[in-house]
Amino acid sequence: MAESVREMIPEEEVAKRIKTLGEQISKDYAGRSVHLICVLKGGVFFMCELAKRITVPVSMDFMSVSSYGDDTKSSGVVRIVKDLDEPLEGKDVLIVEDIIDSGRTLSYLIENFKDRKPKSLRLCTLLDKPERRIVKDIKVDYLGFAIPDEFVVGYGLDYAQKYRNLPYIGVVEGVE
Ligand SMILES: O=P(O)(O)OC[C@H]1O[C@H](OP(=O)(O)OP(=O)(O)O)[C@H](O)[C@@H]1O
Ligand SMILES: Nc1nc2[nH]cnc2c(=O)[nH]1
Repeated sequence: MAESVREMIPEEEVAKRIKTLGEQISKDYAGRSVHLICVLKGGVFFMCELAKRITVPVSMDFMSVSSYGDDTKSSGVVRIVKDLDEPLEGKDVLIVEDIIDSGRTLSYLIENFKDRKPKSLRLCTLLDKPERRIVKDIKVDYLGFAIPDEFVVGYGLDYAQKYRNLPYIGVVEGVE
């Protein structure tokens, strides 16, 4: 079977959900500013769209960690590829991720960020695969969609670096 992508969540539905998340975040952070941390590379599309829907002052920084490489299975070892440019001390920090799968990436990031003494630390993820969770105690403050255990692409998510630019969430078929 040739490699193809089946649509799971259409573009319009993703956009609608991000708008709602932006409104909720704006309400919760009213009177404050929010420091968004994008987890590269996957989180970049989601963070850009989300930031446009937030009405309180926003600042941004970028972190790159990797545990998957070009594989569909996590190596289990989280590696910092690029650290943040600015300190988190005293800031209301919101981590913006594309997906939580095993939870290893976020567990690592949350512990790492706590040591940097932010005023508050919350988590926003576009997708969550709860069935796959290995690290159980991760609190998701803002969630786009809970999805079944399938390897998804699009909206920043890749398969061997492909498909990040798809405007919808899809499932790769015809691969091992
Ligand atoms: O919950 P986990 O099992 O840790 O998986 C989630 C992580 O996996 C993906 O990153 P990846 O390492 O593929 O890097 P990328 O965003 O650069 O594609 C995704 O963007 C999350 O950061
Ligand atoms: N592209 C992609 N990366 C992931 N990292 C963890 N789970 C996934 C997934 O379903 N798709």
